[in-house]
Amino acid sequence: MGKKFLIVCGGTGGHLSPGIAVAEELLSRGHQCALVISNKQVDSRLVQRYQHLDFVKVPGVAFGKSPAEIARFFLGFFRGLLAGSGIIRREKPDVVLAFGGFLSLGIVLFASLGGIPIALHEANRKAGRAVRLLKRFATRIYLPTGVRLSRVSVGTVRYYGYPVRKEFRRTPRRWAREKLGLPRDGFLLVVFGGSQGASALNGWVDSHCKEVLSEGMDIYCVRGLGKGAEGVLEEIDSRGQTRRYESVGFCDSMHLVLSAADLAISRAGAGSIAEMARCVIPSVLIPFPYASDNHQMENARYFEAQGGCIVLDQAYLENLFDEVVSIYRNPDFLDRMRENLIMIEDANRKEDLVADLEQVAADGPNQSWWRFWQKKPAPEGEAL
Ligand SMILES: CC(=O)N[C@H]1[C@@H](OP(=O)(O)OP(=O)(O)OC[C@H]2O[C@@H](n3ccc(=O)[nH]c3=O)[C@H](O)[C@@H]2O)O[C@H](CO)[C@@H](O)[C@@H]1O
Repeated sequence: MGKKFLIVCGGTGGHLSPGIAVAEELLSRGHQCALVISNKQVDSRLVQRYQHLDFVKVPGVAFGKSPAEIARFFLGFFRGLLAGSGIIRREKPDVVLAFGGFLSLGIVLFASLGGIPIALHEANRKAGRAVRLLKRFATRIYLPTGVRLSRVSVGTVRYYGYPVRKEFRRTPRRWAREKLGLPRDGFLLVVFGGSQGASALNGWVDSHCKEVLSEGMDIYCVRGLGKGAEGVLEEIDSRGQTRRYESVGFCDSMHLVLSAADLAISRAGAGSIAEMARCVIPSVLIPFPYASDNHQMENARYFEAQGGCIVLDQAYLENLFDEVVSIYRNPDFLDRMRENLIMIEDANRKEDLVADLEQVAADGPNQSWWRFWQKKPAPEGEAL
């Protein structure tokens, strides 16, 4: 019989995308899902493509350091707790799966009080605040390969990687380019900065696009919502060929953009990394230097050690052009990176994660909490 899953995945594309990936897989296996997202513009924009899924918006504010931010966070937390209690009562899920972030806190606390099994997913190679806080309530914790979390029993942890949405797959480059209206031939450099865009990368493209075009590469840049002008620029390269630079805001078809690319320049969000591995796209990663606990640098260094990318610290952005040109001129190096990416991709096993979630649902409520919540006495000889 189908089960009901509540997936808490809003706040950023890096949480929402794997939530959508898991929801679609669960639906295809006959289960029901509701996805909790935030009021942020990026959430509303990303879900437009997935009207067949059931999204529920709840308020919430990310944690900050200034007194005003902390006050706003707690206000948002209590509003989120209230909204979360309503959602849990209405949806009556068999399992809550949370992808971390500020939205998870209230809902997970409330659900675990009701004995509902909790599964947490951490995408990054340094666990975020929400997962560290909530780990003690979890029946299951999904971590990236080799990442450890202190004071968590080994039996709770599974390593299934990052669930990638089903439209991301190895697609013929020319087909993807045709769909995007891009030239079918030639070397395409794709630049993007995760779900919110990256001003530093946009700035680099703005100041270097003519040099890159002149080298013989085309450019496709996904700037992020409200992060600069969209449009097309054409230039003649050093061999007399027309080269094209296209710039867009938010993109609903990142699977096509990645499939169309020869090389990507990106931040080091866990989702972007998993999607580049799935589409077999070599990259130069410039980790966001202010990410909490510098987790993007950890993500990027691990990926680089596996041979999937080159890492460049943002402090050395002036070297990026030379780096890109030297990769462009070295097709053997690109081929080696592609071979590595095919092997790396094996770590992302969405189907195994979903099968495990089904098991968590089949095991039923957390007995001690459940009885406590329902005020039922424990069977004789069993302490609560
Ligand atoms: C600044 C910051 O802290 N960012 C974090 C955030 O990243 P962020 O939200 O940027 O997430 P990722 O890079 O992990 O993934 C971005 C997701 O948004 C999608 N997308 C992006 C742009 C676009 O125009 N259209 C679109 O659909 C991508 O296909 C991808 O699925 O969550 C990730 C997962 O916890 C973390 O690893 C990142 O460090």
